[in-house]
Amino acid sequence: MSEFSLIRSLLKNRGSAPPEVEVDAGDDAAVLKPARDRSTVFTCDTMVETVHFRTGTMEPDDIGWKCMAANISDVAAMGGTPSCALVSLAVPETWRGEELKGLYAGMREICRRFGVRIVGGDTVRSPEHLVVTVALIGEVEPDRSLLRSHGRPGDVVFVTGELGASKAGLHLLMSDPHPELLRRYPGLVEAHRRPVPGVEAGRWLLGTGQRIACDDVSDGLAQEAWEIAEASRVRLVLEGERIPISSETRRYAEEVGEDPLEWAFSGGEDFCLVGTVSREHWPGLMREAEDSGLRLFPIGWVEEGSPGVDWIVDGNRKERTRRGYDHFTDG
Ligand SMILES: Nc1ncnc2c1ncn2[C@@H]1O[C@H](COP(=O)(O)OP(=O)(O)OP(=O)(O)O)[C@@H](O)[C@H]1O
Ligand SMILES: Cc1ncc(C[n+]2csc(CCOP(=O)(O)O)c2C)c(N)n1
Ligand SMILES: [Mg+2]
Ligand SMILES: [Mg+2]
Ligand SMILES: [Mg+2]
Repeated sequence: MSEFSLIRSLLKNRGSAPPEVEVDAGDDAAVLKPARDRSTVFTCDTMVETVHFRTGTMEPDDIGWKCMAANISDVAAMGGTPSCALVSLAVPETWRGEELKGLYAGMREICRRFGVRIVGGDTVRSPEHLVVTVALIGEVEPDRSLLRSHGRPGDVVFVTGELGASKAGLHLLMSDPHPELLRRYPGLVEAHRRPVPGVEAGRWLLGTGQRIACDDVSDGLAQEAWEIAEASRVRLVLEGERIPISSETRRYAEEVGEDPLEWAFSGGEDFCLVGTVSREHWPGLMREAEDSGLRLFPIGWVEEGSPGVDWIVDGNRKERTRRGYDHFTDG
């Protein structure tokens, strides 16, 4: 298939463009009409074969879903709503035709779910591995984004979902698993392949009008907590026993002799949100969240002190290293 027929086939089935798209894919660049009274959120993230996925860990449609999900998650962490995306593909000879259509099917699926329109991209040859980059635009109420720098001493630290399942799923998928094992842990495989970004949670948090610090968990809870600590110039104290970990993650970790808490702290790719909010507003916030069908788990508090993260495990408080996923020291 030629480059141009490939692009045409990838751009099919997107439905009609929403009104903010003045010029859609097909010209030299897309042209967007910004909504009145909205600021633009703008982000990009890349996934690279062998670094973010292998043939054994992800199907083509999962790769499309997850690369878009990682971007939507960053918009969610700002409290925004995603709108339009550009998709860049660097394609090796081993990845043509049907597989790329599969990748786009996964992208279309998550785009439909979150109201995202693909308005263009780029397609080039890659010497060896598949590289997928998404650039995503979203919108947010001006001056109301949920910033990493919003943490203050006395705040409660919370997360919006369970942690460690994606890492458990990766561990399972990398072990050349028997199909029976895969059937016993469907939630772990799903968490790794099809993470659901917390747009609803981010929008809800912004809508409370409170001062809320926020980050999404891509590199692991410890790393993201460090990001908030440094941006806010505070110390975060996290309580190991309060970190929400699913029973499936715990069961699998026990079966393979690993520590689920370590997965929760440093595994990454959970794509839920971690945030802080004042202790005074916490009880009301948690109650209202529950009424809205959103789960907020308190996992610690914020103190004055040198920027960093402590964790309490088995009653002992220690400094927690960043040890999340680092592209230049992991792998
Ligand atoms: N090559 C780069 N050039 C310019 N800015 C960058 C570059 N890489 C990262 N940044 C910026 O640095 C900040 C932190 O980036 P980082 O990618 O760590 O955050 P993230 O996207 O939330 O995390 P992750 O990529 O692990 O999902 C962001 O504001 C990002 O835009
Ligand atoms: C085959 C394979 N090996 C390792 C991993 C784990 N992994 C890769 S990148 C990353 C952090 C988030 O990426 P980024 O910082 O680029 O957003 C993590 C946890 C994986 N998913 N697949
Ligand atoms: Mg990034
Ligand atoms: Mg982020
Ligand atoms: Mg990262």
